[in-house]
Amino acid sequence: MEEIRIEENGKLGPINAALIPRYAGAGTYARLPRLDQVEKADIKIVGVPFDTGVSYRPGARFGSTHVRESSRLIRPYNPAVDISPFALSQVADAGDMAVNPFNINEAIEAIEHNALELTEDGASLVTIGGDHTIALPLLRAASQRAGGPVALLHFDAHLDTWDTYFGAEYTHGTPFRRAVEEGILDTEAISHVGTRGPLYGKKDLEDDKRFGFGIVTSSDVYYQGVREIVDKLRDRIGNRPLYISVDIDVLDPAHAPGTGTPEAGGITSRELLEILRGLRGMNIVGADIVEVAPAYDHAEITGVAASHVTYDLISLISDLRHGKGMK
Ligand SMILES: N=C(N)NCCCC(=O)O
Ligand SMILES: [Zn+2]
Ligand SMILES: [Zn+2]
Repeated sequence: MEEIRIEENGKLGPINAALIPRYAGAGTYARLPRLDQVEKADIKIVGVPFDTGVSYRPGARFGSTHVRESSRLIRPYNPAVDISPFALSQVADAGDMAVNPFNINEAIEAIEHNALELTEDGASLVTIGGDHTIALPLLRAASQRAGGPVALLHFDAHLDTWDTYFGAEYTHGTPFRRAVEEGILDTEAISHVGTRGPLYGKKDLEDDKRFGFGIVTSSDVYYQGVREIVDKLRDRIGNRPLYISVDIDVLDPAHAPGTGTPEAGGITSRELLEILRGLRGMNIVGADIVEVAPAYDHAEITGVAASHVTYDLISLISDLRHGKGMK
């Protein structure tokens, strides 16, 4: 099958859905070109099929493929922010990292190494799939590239600042505690958004606060609304290099059933997308979308949500790199 692509502004875009049905052919994210099909990519999408760090339902290793499959309907113009992200910047799918499913330490090292390699040419990295363990090596790479600690916006039902599980330090419930310990986060500007649900004890919150985290709970989003929250986050973070980590379980299980540790009372996909759009112009240096576990998904509900979150993140980064970067 000959690929017929949309080309705009000298950028190779998605396969043209008016000429080749969008359900045909092998899936890349948004039917964008593979990395080897472009000369240079400004933004690279990469999958991390890894879920050895999970504490409950497994399956996020299949998340990368599922997000790609659920992204076939994405169109090239994003009216919510008036941006054609694939025409402003060259965006390409870098495929999946090959990571060891039997050795977490080795996997973490490989992810860091791969992320550094993919960003060596100055490209921005957006990661799809995997469990939340992978945020640690991705943050290590991001802070190395930024030349120091980075700010963090962490969208999640969970704090993920717990200490250990079964004595294990590197799990999907612990990446941000490790990141604080390693000094790769700018603790003046780190915040969870969307947290809720039962904890092990009050100490979880005390520890989290001691590490420097601000918290915008799921209830805060409900009572305060998107605008007020966006303003607060922008104030707190300013122009610092900012990494955004989105655990899809930040969404209510009604909006994202396909995930490993679901919690009732979450935000809607509209709220999440609106908060992200409010971050326009901020100095985003990398992002991940994790914890998509397709075995528990129905009708691609979770996959579609994750693929649209990815699209809005790409829109922000593309705008930042080549657009007006305006709020
Ligand atoms: N979904 C993420 N990242 N973390 C959940 C950890 C839940 C727990 O077992 O306590
Ligand atoms: Zn979570
Ligand atoms: Zn998480």
